[in-house]
Amino acid sequence: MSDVIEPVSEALIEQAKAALGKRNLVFVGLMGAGKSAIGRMTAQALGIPFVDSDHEIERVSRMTISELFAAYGEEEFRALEARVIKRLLHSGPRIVSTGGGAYINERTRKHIKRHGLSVWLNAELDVLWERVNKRDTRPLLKTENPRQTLENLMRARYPVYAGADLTVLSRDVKKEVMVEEVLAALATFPKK
Ligand SMILES: Nc1ncnc2c1ncn2[C@@H]1O[C@H](COP(=O)(O)OP(=O)(O)O)[C@@H](O)[C@H]1O
Ligand SMILES: O=C(O)C1=C[C@@H](OP(=O)(O)O)[C@@H](O)[C@H](O)C1
Ligand SMILES: [Mg+2]
Repeated sequence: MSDVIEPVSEALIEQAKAALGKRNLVFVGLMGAGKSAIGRMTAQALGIPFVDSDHEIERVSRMTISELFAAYGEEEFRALEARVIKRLLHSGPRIVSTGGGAYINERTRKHIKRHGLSVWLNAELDVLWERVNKRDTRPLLKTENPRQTLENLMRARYPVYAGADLTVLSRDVKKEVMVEEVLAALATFPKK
């Protein structure tokens, strides 16, 4: 039995790059969907810059996401997130992984539409839960019943994420497989 992952073909990389053009590819979806991890690997495969909006927010504020929520609350965090993402989208092509709530903000969604292609990493609750319950870095899940909170967020947010340009099902397969599926979805998207 072989567990070797074939490298992504040059042809697929070139097709995906051509489809993206000067636009940004913006990863959206719920916590644990793999936006940060798959976004970074997709950028490596394409050889274009990567940025994670949460990481950038932490860099400019010199605070962690949890500290920001605790000190200023979610509303202030959203305002900062919207400003940071607007700036990040200004020079493409780039891969931008957003935090799960970013695409839900109408202004941010409009910026993403204008400057990029969005890809929703859609995932089932069990998949997300398995991944997020291992870490306590997500302030929205510091509730009495975090699994229920995640489910509530799914109900509220999935209809919005569904408006993304591309959708890829995030599941328990090797991350390289996810990257390949993202590139394949991108490659079929009409050029600008
Ligand atoms: N396809 C995958 N298979 C297994 N683990 C994954 C996969 N995609 C992401 N992960 C892991 O799940 C966790 C959450 O991923 P992350 O990229 O931080 O998600 P997000 O940024 O969407 O919240 C990380 O530990 C990551 O390595
Ligand atoms: O869903 C959300 O509202 C959030 C998701 C987090 O990012 P990830 O989706 O990368 O975990 C982070 O931005 C913050 O904790 C809020
Ligand atoms: Mg993330």
